[in-house]
Amino acid sequence: MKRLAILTSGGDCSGMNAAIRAAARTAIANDVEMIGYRKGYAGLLKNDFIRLDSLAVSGVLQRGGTFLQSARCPEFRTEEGRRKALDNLLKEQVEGMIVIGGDGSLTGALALDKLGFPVIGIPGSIDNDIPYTDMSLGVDTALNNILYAVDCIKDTASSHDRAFIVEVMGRNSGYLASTAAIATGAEFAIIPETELDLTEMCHQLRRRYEEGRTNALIIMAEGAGHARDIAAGIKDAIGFETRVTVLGHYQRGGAPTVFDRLLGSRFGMKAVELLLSGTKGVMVGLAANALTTTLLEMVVNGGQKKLNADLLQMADILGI
Ligand SMILES: Nc1ncnc2c1ncn2[C@@H]1O[C@H](COP(=O)(O)OP(=O)(O)OP(=O)(O)O)[C@@H](O)[C@H]1O
Ligand SMILES: O=P(O)(O)OC[C@H]1O[C@](O)(CO)[C@@H](O)[C@@H]1O
Ligand SMILES: [Mg+2]
Repeated sequence: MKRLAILTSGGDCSGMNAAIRAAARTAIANDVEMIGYRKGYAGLLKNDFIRLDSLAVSGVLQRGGTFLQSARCPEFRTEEGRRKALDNLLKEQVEGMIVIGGDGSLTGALALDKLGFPVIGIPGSIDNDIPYTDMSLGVDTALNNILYAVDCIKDTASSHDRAFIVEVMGRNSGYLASTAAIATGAEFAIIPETELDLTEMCHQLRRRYEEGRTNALIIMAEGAGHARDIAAGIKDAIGFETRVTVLGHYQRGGAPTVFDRLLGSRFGMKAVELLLSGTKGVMVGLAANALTTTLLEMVVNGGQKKLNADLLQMADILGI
């Protein structure tokens, strides 16, 4: 192989730069040129790319987001759009492509694979909703962001005898909310995977209030509804004065943690090694700290990633 390409697609996340850098440098070490398409599939459709020599990827490891930029590209969802993408790849004599992104981006990668073009997927999404990998890029950094914010909020909660409902991202997944609840010592996690018994939650919070506890924390996944609606529903029942904080896009950015730098570097290197060895149509993943490969077909059609039942039980027990 002489020329490979890489792009980042969907919501940006920390660790994408580490993966691009590792992929570029692994290619260079094998005398292969790497190009990077700007703004995901949108750049591929416009043939907008840069050459990723060693200098082009220096100084990016410690930066959040993606220096290649990212986008959501409706045109790539069409057959015509994907044909155009394939034409551009062939015209530029690209022989293999690495797609870093979430479940949607990997669905796009599978569609490209089905057109006969060699593709490797790298899971990158703070939502951690991609099956066949314990962790996706950006999850660990996002969790650390959430922890910092919630620890700050806890100070105000305890200074003012308040309950706080903190809404976190995750789309349809409660991973960020349930994991952050354990790590911040929150009383409750409200997640889409489990039905909320509002009366029971209010009862328990009231009991805490009457026992003399001075504050309470509830972490709520965006996929489970709106924190403001829950706050309105509990305000007269629990005793505590209640406030809402929606963390929003603050969660997605920032310097990647050690975990995300390492994971991005491992994923990026492995993706190039796979392409050079003739493997295609797979996603790299992490299981029990070892790198894995899974057919994109299985990833895309694998259904919703399940939350670890032990973690959910732990969140329940420790929150009492
Ligand atoms: N079914 C599909 N077929 C082809 N391309 C798709 C498909 N679904 C998504 N894509 C492409 O992937 C892009 C990103 O998808 P999406 O917006 O779902 O984000 P994602 O990759 O899941 O990342 P995140 O959820 O972390 O933001 C879409 O804008 C589109 O270009
Ligand atoms: O950045 P946008 O397009 O507003 O998308 C926000 C969504 O993207 C994510 O940050 C990543 O999928 C979700 O958690 C969130 O719902
Ligand atoms: Mg997604």
